[in-house]
Amino acid sequence: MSVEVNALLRTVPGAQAPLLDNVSLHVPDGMFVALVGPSGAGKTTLLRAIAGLDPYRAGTVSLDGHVMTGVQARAGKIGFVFQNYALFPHMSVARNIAFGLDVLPAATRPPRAQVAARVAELLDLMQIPTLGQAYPSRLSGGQRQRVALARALATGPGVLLLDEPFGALDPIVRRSIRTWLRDLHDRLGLTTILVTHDQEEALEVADRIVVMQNGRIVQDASPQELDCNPATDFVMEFLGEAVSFPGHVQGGMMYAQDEAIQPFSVPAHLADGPATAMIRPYEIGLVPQATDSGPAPVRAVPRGVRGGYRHYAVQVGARSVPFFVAQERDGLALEGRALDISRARLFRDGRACL
Ligand SMILES: Nc1ncnc2c1ncn2[C@@H]1O[C@H](COP(=O)(O)OP(=O)(O)OP(=O)(O)O)[C@@H](O)[C@H]1O
Repeated sequence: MSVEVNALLRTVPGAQAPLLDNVSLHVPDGMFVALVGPSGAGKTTLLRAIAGLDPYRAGTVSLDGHVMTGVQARAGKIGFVFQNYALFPHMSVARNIAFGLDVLPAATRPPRAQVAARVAELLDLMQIPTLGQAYPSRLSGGQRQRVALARALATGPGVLLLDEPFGALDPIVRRSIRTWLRDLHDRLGLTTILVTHDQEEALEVADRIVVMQNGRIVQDASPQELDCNPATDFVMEFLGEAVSFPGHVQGGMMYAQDEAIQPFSVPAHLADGPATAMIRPYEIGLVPQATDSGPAPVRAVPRGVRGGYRHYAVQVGARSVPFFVAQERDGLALEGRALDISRARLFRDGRACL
């Protein structure tokens, strides 16, 4: 089921700026989208608007091309899992899952046997087949999350909206449950929108990442495109550790302010003027030591090993620049004439120089 958000505007009395400011988003059928952005960017507000839980002043939300008018119109089509997934503590897992079906109007409610069969099917799908009679207090965080998902899926929705559903889980469970979720999404042919604070999670599970800031969408792109071509310096920094080098472009070359940075060529059409080069620590290199005398050599000081990378720090002027090298690239020279930052992205007034 496709989701189309068109020019959504949500305002609340007393707020200086709209909570959603002309937000448009198209999620084709079967796509997995991650919604990311700093706290207060409007991610939950957007998700709730799509679900029809909050009013909006202007704009539309359509499912499969049909404009949705209220929460009733969306009933059964959208499954929603909130951050603080509250299972009903006095109900068994099976009854929690059946809840979405039990509350349907009598005319559309399936017969009891059919509900029981659906619950058994969902328990299997969630890989918790024996937990139907258990009570929520007995379950681990990961198991509770699966029950919450099963409950959201009970009516067979085409769209799944997930608001930070793994927030409370420890990192190992979180990692395994997100791969499982992606698999579930594919198998059920769902259209999923996931709000997450974990950039790594977003990059790993989503087909597309939507970055929000101040109630607006600042970039909507594939993980690869976002990584290669962040639209703004904010997106670059938001998606992972980045180091900035202010400087200027002149005659198709970028010159950083610091002389320990090797000047590098930029697309010829880039106009001369100030610019900032931003680069990830694992993209920084060292220019081999030349025999002639030049600026004092730079030296990488080891800072340990993390996540398959050897971490170093290089003193550049008054600051220490982080510098990572993949562990398999052992034997790398740790002293050089300058830092090679030619893989940096360039920004001018905060926007990418294309
Ligand atoms: N009903 C409301 N009335 C007034 N302000 C609201 C209301 N709901 C949300 N806000 C404000 O709107 C902004 C966006 O909130 P929202 O919860 O959507 O952000 P978010 O991106 O999901 O943040 P987080 O990552 O912290 O969950 C915040 O500044 C919040 O305080």
